[in-house]
Amino acid sequence: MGLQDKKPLWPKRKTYQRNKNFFVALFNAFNGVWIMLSRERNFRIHIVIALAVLWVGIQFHLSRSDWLWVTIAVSFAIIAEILNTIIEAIVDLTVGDRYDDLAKLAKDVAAAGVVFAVMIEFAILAIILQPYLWHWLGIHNLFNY
Ligand SMILES: Nc1ncnc2c1ncn2[C@@H]1O[C@H](COP(=O)(O)OP(=O)(O)OP(=O)(O)O)[C@@H](O)[C@H]1O
Repeated sequence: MGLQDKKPLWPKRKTYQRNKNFFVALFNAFNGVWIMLSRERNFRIHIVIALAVLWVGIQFHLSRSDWLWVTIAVSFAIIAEILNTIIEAIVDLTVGDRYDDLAKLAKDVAAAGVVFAVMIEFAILAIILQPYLWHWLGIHNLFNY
């Protein structure tokens, strides 16, 4: 389903003007977050993963440097999903409903970027969380450090 197939964002809005000040720009940025949350199912999945990792991190009492890695891992996937949505929107804006090989290439490669980011996210999470997991389970092994 292309982005244009989803319900219109602002059916009545026909014009726009430059952001008058910083707070209007910030409001529009938060509106972008709301658009991602309300329209993009995959983005919601990333947020659920982020909240789950936050909960696990609190339970495991992660060190400061491990929090840093976990934050980078989770943000990486979220930013990839945001870029994917931007690319989908630009492609749909450019080609509309018409089939185009380059449109397919752009969307598929953008999706591949998300898959790659999620693989890195899970690899970092596994590397960082596994010693805490062994400790929590009371298992002592060679992979603790
Ligand atoms: N204009 C197009 N021309 C050719 N192929 C397209 C075009 N638009 C989409 N596709 C193909 O159809 C697939 C689905 O497109 P769609 O825009 O629905 O993305 P999606 O995977 O549903 O994204 P999301 O679920 O994040 O909205 C794309 O991955 C791409 O392979």
